[in-house]
Formats: sequence, C-alpha cells, structure tokens
Amino acid sequence: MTDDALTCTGLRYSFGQTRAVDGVDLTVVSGEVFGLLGPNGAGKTTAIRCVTTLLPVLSGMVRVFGYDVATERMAVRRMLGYVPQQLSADASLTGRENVSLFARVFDVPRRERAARVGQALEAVGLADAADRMAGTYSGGMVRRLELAQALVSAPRLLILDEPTIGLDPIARTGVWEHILAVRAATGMTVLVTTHYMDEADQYCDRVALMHQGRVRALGTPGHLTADLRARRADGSSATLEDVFRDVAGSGLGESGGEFRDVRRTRNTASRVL
Ligand SMILES: Nc1ncnc2c1ncn2[C@@H]1O[C@H](COP(=O)(O)OP(=O)(O)OP(=O)(O)O)[C@@H](O)[C@H]1O
Repeated sequence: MTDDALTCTGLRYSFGQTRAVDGVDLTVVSGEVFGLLGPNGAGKTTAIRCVTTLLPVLSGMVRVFGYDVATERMAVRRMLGYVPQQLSADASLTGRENVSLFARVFDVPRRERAARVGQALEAVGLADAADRMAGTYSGGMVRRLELAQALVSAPRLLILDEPTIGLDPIARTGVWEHILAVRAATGMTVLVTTHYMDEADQYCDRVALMHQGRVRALGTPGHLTADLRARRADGSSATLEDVFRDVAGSGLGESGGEFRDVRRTRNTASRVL
C-alpha cells in the first residue's frame, strides 16, 4: 500500500478532436486538501471523471491508494466519495431519505445504516433539518446534503467538483468548514475543483493550476505566490490568480475567459425547488 491517495501519470483523454486532458502528472498525498484549479474547459471535470471511473483511462495511469483505476474499478470505487457539479439531491425526499438512498446504493450494512445516515447529516450540520423535504433547503444546505450523501460510505478520498459554485460567501464558508471538520475527524483526503482562487488559497494545502488540459503549476498556495513575487522585478504582492495568469500566459482569454467572468452560477436553491 502507498501513502499517496492519488497518482496520475501521463493521463490523457480526448473527446473526438478535443484533447480535454493532455498529459496530467500529479500526486495527492494522503490526508491533504488538494485543489485542482482552472478556468472553464481546462479539463478539471474530465480528469476527475477518469479518477472516479466514470470515464475510462485509455492513456496514462491513475491509481487511488495504489489501486489501478483501469483494472481495479470496484476497489477504487469503494475508496471514493464523489460530489459532482450536477444536482444529485431529490427535492421530493427529506434530507434523511436522500442520504439513506446513497447508503443503500453504497452497500452500507443494513444494521449500521440508520446510525451512519444520522452521523453524516450531523457532520454537515443538517441534523435539525434532516426530516424536512430537500426542496425547502437553501442552496448551501443542498450542497451540504450532497456532501452528506458522499460521506455516508466513509470514503478515504472525497472528490468535490465545484462544491461552492453559485453560493453566497456565508454559505461557501459553511460548506468549507464542514469539509475541514470531517477531514480533521477522519483523516480523509480531499480533492476539490474550484474557480474560486481565494477559496483555494485559504483552504487547500496544495493546488495544481490547470490550463488547456495540462498542469501548469503545482505547489502550496504560499510557495506559488512567493515564487511569483520573487520573480517580479518590483517585488509587488501576488495572489494565486496572478500566478495563474503568469503560467497560462496570453492563452487564458482564448479558452474560456477571465476567472471573474466565466464562473457559472450553479444556483442549487432554485434548481431544487
Ligand atoms: N462530453 C463531452 N463531449 C465533448 N467535449 C467535451 C465533453 N466534456 C468536456 N468536453 C470538452 O473537454 C474540454 C475540457 O472540459 P472539462 O469539462 O473537463 O473542463 P473543466 O475544467 O471541468 O471546465 P468547467 O469548469 O467548465 O467544468 C472542454 O474543451 C470541453 O468542451
């Protein structure tokens, strides 16, 4: 067994002529919160779908806790919790029923199910709202419910695709606080994609900046920004967004626009109602 939660080596994936992922090498260390950052179309979701076995790994190698994603799919799936961008909660079920459904799908033993569902709801701060219809939840509560759905199988690697997109700043903070609390309690590894550079800076131990299917920079937010500051002649301060502009160069505007402009609003509150 290995201490690495995830290793990708030379991962490539194309949709027809479109090279969505073009040779990604990265390692996520067990227990860390790792951020995969990049603008729309950078290849983040495609890479994640390869890791979760939803897309086949046809070129390159992906391992989750040492298991080969291409040949040991079931072993990999048992390690994973995945919260996709698309809404996965059912508005006409209660929070508890939504999480119970996932517990059954993920084969949580029948004897443990009720307790595990209760613990997952508690872990995301939804114990009091557990028996209300999900359709009455706010956007932030829906996102936390989806987190509980992914946590009920006690994953070793939790993968979150844009967990806070479309949420207001307070709801975003709430989602992150629960992610970090569960990580602290369980030692779970977290791989997250986000457009929000400020969140990555604040909450991720390390980040990979992805652009046009490739990882352009990788490291702790502190190292990446310090490195850019050192390279700037005037020594002015630098943010992760500055680092991204630096490594992506002039190509950034061509493939999906500026970070501030291309955020898709994922208004879970209105979609679930
Ligand atoms: N099902 C698909 N069929 C064809 N092309 C696709 C498909 N899914 C993604 N692509 C293309 O692959 C590239 C990478 O897309 P991907 O969704 O992985 O990027 P992303 O970084 O996750 O972007 P976003 O933040 O918008 O989700 C884009 O050019 C996209 O248009």
